[in-house]
Amino acid sequence: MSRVKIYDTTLRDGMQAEGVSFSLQDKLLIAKRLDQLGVDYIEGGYAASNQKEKAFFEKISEIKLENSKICAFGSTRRADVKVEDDVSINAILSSGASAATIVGKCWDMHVDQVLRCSRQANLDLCADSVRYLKEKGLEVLFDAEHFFDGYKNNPEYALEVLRAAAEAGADALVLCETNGGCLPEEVYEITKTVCYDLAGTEIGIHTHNDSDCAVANSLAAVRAGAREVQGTINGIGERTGNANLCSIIPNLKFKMGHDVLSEEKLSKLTETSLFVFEIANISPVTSLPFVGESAFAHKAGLHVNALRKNKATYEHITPELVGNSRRFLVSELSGMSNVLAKLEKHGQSVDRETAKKILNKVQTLENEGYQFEAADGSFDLLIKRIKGEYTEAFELERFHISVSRDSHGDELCEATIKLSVGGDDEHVVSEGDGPVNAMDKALRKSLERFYPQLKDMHLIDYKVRVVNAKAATAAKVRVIIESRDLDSVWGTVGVSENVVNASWIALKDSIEYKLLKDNALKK
Ligand SMILES: CC(=O)SCCNC(=O)CCNC(=O)[C@H](O)C(C)(C)COP(=O)(O)OP(=O)(O)OC[C@H]1O[C@@H](n2cnc3c(N)ncnc32)[C@H](O)[C@@H]1OP(=O)(O)O
Ligand SMILES: CC(=O)C(=O)O
Repeated sequence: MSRVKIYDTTLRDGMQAEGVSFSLQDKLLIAKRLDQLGVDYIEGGYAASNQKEKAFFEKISEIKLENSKICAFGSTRRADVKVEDDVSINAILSSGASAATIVGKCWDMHVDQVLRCSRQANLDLCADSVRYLKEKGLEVLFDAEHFFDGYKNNPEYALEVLRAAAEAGADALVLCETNGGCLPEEVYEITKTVCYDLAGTEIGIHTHNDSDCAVANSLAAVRAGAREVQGTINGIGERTGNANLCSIIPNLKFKMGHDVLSEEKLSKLTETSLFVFEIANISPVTSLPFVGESAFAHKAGLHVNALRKNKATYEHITPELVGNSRRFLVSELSGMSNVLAKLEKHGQSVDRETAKKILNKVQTLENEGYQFEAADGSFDLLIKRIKGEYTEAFELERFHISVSRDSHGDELCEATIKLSVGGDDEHVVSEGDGPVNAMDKALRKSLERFYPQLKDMHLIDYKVRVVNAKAATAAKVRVIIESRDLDSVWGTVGVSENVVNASWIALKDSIEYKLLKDNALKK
């Protein structure tokens, strides 16, 4: 089982993704998470780029990392500048990082047209830059930019660049699939040739996802002998992104048998993925392999039936290995097994007759436009209601919403709610930023006297979908609300021809569910 080092570039290449900009604090938080995950290297940023990158290296040097080494990134020296005077090289040295990653040109077309220097001059500047940083005591990784395209165009020159870096003392040569256009067979063959030609020097791989092959290309390179893999959490990066470490790491470990992170560390993978999505302000991609919310979500009746007999029937690995969990979805595609499996997961059991009633109810409601996949809260309430185990938390007498706009464009949304809890009446009015917000505020205000724990709860997402668009004005809307409190997140759903009514149904369920789960319902 050979060791493969994991090199994370979320803080450098990940920052090159459209729409992503980490603050200094974000970068420090992510670096700490990556260290806890146990990656071997954390590329902190392009040292010469801006003050934030500079500050990152200062601050991170004050933090003791347990597992990872910080790398400062930069380019080889400029063609017309001496290495000791080069801004990029000096920024790496000033960063205080003990490892440097420098990107150098391997594609003759880039040397001719971008650097606009002679090919010999490029070989010299690559060698000078590596040698100088080595003399200063740094570990040096040479990122061979466009190596594969360069090799395809002029193999001898691309290899000459690698040899120049290796002879100057580079600790690793990282073959970069910069434009992301290669296929796994090409990456395999070319990496194999390099591993043979430069035997004795560590070879790494860095791929981009423009052909949707970044993960496959990284694995192909490892199969051909690469022993260091660069990538980012969730695959964020320039253009279509970088190779996704959340897929590469478990594939290396569980499918290819390499020594990467320990099993205990790998179980932090899903939480690390969610953390990076959160900090990057990107909605989590639920379909991501291994770490996505849907990665182990089972919907089809036949699948769930088989899974209850043996998990391997529809799962390639056990979800807990990567810190994820299995979910059973209940929908119009369900059989009875979905209902039974979901209940078992929630520690509940019902007889087959009740399961049949639940399934029939779910199918009827889904025909009307409901969807319970993202609405676990509403699903749990539905079960309790069918089993007759549920007392509603309050009785609504009436609500009224008004929205007005004056000649200056100023808007006012107001909600009035009249309800009773155990015979005790409450009548309140609240303003809000919109009708749903006003309704939410009024509902809480009227209930907090009876249920103080509602203060801990808030809405985190609100989605509206038209569910039968063909019915023109009679179309229904489905509202899904996501709510959270101090220790959990839950979804609820409402459907109506009227968006305010649909919101009310979802909102009411979100509050009922909070009280149900806290066992706080007034009898
Ligand atoms: C493949 C990759 O993703 S590598 C990482 C790329 N990341 C980034 O570019 C993000 C950070 N970059 C920056 O902040 C800025 O581009 C800086 C500070 C690095 C440079 O800014 P500027 O000095 O204004 O230069 P600018 O970005 O316009 O152009 C880059 C220069 O570097 C040169 N260059 C490009 N690659 C290399 C290389 N490997 N070695 C030496 N010089 C290089 C280019 O030829 C160009 O020089 P020119 O102005 O003589 O044409
Ligand atoms: C270095 C790098 O990010 C690349 O070549 O894609």
